Amino acid sequence: MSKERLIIFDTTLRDGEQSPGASMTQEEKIRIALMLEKMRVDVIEGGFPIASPGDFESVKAIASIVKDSTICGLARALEKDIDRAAEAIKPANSGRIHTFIATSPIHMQNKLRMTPDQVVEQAVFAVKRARNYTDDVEFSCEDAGRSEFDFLCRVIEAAIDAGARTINIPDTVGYQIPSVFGEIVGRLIQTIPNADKAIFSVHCHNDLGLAVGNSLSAVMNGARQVECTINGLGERAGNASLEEIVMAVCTRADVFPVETRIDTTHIVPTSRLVSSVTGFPVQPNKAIVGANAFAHESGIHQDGVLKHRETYEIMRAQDVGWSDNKIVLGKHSGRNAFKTRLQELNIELKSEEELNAAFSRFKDLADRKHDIFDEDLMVLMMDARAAEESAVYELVASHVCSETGESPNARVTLKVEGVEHTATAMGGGPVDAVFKAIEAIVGESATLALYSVNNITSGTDAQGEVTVRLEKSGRIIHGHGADTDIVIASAKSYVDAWNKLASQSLREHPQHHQGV
Ligand SMILES: CC(=O)SCCNC(=O)CCNC(=O)[C@H](O)C(C)(C)COP(=O)(O)OP(=O)(O)OC[C@H]1O[C@@H](n2cnc3c(N)ncnc32)[C@H](O)[C@@H]1OP(=O)(O)O
Ligand SMILES: CC(C)C(=O)C(=O)O
Ligand SMILES: [Mg+2]
Repeated sequence: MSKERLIIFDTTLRDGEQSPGASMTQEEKIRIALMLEKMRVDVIEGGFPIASPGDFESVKAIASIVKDSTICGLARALEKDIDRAAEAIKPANSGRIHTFIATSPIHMQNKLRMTPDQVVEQAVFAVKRARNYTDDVEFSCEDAGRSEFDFLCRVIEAAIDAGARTINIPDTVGYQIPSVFGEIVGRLIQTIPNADKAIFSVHCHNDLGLAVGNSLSAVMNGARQVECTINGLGERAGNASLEEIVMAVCTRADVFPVETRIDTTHIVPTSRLVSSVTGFPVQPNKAIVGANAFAHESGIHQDGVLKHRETYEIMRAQDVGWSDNKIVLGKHSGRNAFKTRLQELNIELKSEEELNAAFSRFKDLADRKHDIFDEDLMVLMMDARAAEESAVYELVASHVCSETGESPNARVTLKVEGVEHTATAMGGGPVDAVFKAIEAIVGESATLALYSVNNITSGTDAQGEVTVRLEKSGRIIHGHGADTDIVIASAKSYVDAWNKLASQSLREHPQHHQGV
């Protein structure tokens, strides 16, 4: 059975732009409008042409360039606003004038300072004026969410008689709750005698976080247009978010009697564009477009997703424009995710014991570092294998005291062939002091030909990777160590280098090797 169409009316460029700090230039509005067109949005509200010459020019430019979507301009119920909006949308293939007036007692009395009769008269005048320019006229009862039901019926019936083909019921201040709002919209459609001559639309704000819920409840009760914005941008707490409405209708096709014509694969790129143009970051846990919307860090979820994606995902990341879902390694991750990532990095684990040992080192690192990147894993595995191959010396503890005006003092404990040895030393810097303490335990020194530190990933909690080059008796060896503390990374690299020297000399002169 074919479904009715739900018209997606995007107002990112009008209500979204009303968000403090979200003003856009004409060029930016055009870029966003082109993305919305590509996404197959039905109606793009490009701006409020009377607001400024810039907004007028933006709507006009969008109307000239965008051909597949209807271009709409907003206008108060005033002649000058409507004439200006008509002028701006003139170049459009399909143009709409959206005129509005408030219908709630609080707005009529305190803001408009008009009687209900005057409001009805003004609404009728505005719709008729707009109809002189286009057949596609939308009328909104601003603050319908707090308007009296009987008065709404009266003004809407009059607006439809005057020629409005879309009737919008805005919950301007986000006051409504889904069950009540849906019931109001349904009852308006049932009660108003000429309701069948117009498409009913909703425009919900998010002051109580209910904009999407209210919109969807209205759809279940007969609304066939939803006004929404990318990333939920808009006045105060924003508008209903386009991506959430569209994906709810699409994902729960078993529940909603409607379908949209949106190409959902453009959702994430459009969200990114709006975020970069406005400078409003998208919160990581935002549905559909947040960085974590398709990311899994917990072991149990990762295990489930790796076995069967749908255990923890109700949509496919690719269907909304992500390249894929993400398995993020962190302190909540489990063995399955860890092992899978190592396999993807072509790091083979020889045994279950090796997996367990590597996993426990990974957990230690994850306790100290939020995000574990592939580079972290590679160094972790390299370090572990190098240590396994040639572990004469094992770093047990390193303590450095570094005070302004004082020479740094280090105390290092190494396990040498199973026995712990501790030494202290002063140095020119904390790393120098640690190296001297290690040499005191090893009982030898070597020429330090190179010392370099690189951060493996970015951020102040990144791991530092230290490489040292030691020259001793004509031999050159390198040691590596990584840690979130670079003094400890240095100690590890120095111990690694001494382990390599020890294993070389053991291979060359087994008879001379006497430990420490
Ligand atoms: C719920 C919404 O999102 S509504 C859209 C809100 N968006 C904006 O306001 C952004 C663009 N706005 C603007 O640039 C300016 O407010 C303008 C150009 C529209 C008007 O500017 P000004 O003429 O300086 O008026 P100002 O903004 O101070 O006050 C609004 C006037 O419009 C009247 N008004 C408000 N809504 C309507 C309406 N729908 N129909 C007719 N008059 C209205 C107010 O009663 C007030 O009239 P008054 O000056 O006679 O008291
Ligand atoms: C202009 C109208 C539709 C509006 O933005 C609102 O009421 O929130
Ligand atoms: Mg609004």
